[in-house]
Amino acid sequence: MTPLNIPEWQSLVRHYSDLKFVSMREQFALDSNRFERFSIKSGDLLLDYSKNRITQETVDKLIQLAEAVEIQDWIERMFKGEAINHTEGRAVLHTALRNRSNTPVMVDGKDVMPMVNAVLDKMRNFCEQVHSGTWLGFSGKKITDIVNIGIGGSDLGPAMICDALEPYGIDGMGVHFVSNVDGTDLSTTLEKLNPETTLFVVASKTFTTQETITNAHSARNWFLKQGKQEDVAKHFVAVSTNADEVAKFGIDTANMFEIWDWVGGRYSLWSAIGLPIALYTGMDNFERLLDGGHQMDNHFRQQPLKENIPVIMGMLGIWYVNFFNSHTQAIVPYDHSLARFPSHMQQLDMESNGKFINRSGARINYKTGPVIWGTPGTNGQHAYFQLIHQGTQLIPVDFVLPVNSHYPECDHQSILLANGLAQAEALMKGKTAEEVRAELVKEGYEGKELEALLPHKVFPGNRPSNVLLFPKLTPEMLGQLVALYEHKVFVQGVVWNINSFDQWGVELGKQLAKAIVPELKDDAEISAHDSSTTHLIKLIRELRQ
Ligand SMILES: O=P(O)(O)OC[C@H]1O[C@H](O)[C@H](O)[C@@H](O)[C@@H]1O
Repeated sequence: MTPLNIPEWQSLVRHYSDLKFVSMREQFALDSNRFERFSIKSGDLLLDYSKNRITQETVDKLIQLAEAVEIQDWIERMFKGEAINHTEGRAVLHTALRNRSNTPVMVDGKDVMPMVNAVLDKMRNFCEQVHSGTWLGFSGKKITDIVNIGIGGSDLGPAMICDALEPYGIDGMGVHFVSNVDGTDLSTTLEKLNPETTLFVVASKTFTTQETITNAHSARNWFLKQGKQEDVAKHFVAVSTNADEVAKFGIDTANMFEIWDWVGGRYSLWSAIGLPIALYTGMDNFERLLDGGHQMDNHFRQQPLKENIPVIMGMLGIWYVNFFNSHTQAIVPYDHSLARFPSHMQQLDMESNGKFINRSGARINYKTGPVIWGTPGTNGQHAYFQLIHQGTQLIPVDFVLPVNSHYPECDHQSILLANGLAQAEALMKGKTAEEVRAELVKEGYEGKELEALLPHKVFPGNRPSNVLLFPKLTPEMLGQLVALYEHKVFVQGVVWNINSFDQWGVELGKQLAKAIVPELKDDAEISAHDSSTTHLIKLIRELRQ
């Protein structure tokens, strides 16, 4: 099935031709209710999507397309534990991890909720022991630092959440994330730490990931310079599906927190992969995060499509990627503590929807997932916003705006918020040649000088953005936000008819790296590579000290 043949898609193609030159500025002037018409609230979270290249007809047609691809059916199939990740034969149940209503969720005839709850209890118990000092390091000292060793989904999500929830951090507890196999990452982290008071969480769904296992071995060697072999159990715990590999590494499986194959790596922060979050901020805050995720799940499952935030955001993304031919999507949080939010979203979106094969295995002849990127505002404004305002590409932007800061004592928040709002306004409105001319005349320009400068100061405007506004970045709100983007990505995957839950595209590089590692040693035989790779291997051998 290609979506291009769906009548609702074709109707959007025609609608796009009618609409592509319509200006948002005019639309705002014509319709004083545009904000009310194109905004949705879910609890404390507001999506303002009025600054998009849409009319009511566009939204109606996008929703008709969502209906035509049976989005509501797909939503139910996911929540009910059907094996919709068909290339791996797995259910997709990150929603069960935050199913705070505790209703049964069946996988292969078995309710997974008792397992989910048992691991949550184990996490709570462990956190309480660490926080109260019942769990001590080998020399009898309290644990002061958690080092999470993991990569991809076993790193980005928990690292982003710990940064974002820094105001909720428990006094005297530090958290660190080591992901890169570049020894710099581990070494620069460990040089600040004391093995007597450091607890390592080795987080790997498969427990076979080269980078994580390499870092975990080196961390253990570092630990054993002071601790003894029998002390390892007090300083290393694991999060994994793979008890055999955990035991092989030397971690007592009693200190393993289980996850399951129906939790995708990039969707796993809600599982025991979130253990560093719970250790850093306390289990109550971790559960508040789950509550927020669950609220968004209920919204996604229950709200009509037109009032459904993930559906609307997902369909707007389709509108820009497939009709306006935009290649990227910026996510710009106006909250410094969300600095890693775009990176997590990058993995979530690009690993999910970066696919060129549809669910039936056929090659796709339309565009799928865009490049996701961004950094916190206001920094981005002084770097790449030039291109968003005046470049030749259409780049939709999501502005993520918490109204109140956790650091109100420094009165910066009004400036921060004003900048976020101003960027969205400027992108929408632009500045016409007439407006620029009037400004230049006022500034005393005239004649040739004025004419030469004028075109450079024009802003075309009509550039789309969403605003996500909420009172404060609490654990619940963060849970809502992350779940919102997860569901947005899912909606788009359904429309594109792809499996958003596998990631075969990461395998080839891993395979080839395994072959190259031994070849970097002097005198080792170099297998058949292309001449570029062979020469680079030889050169590395020569240059290596
Ligand atoms: O948790 P792990 O099994 O170590 O996997 C870590 C990461 O590596 C893989 O390459 C996948 O692309 C990611 O989705 C995953 O999160």
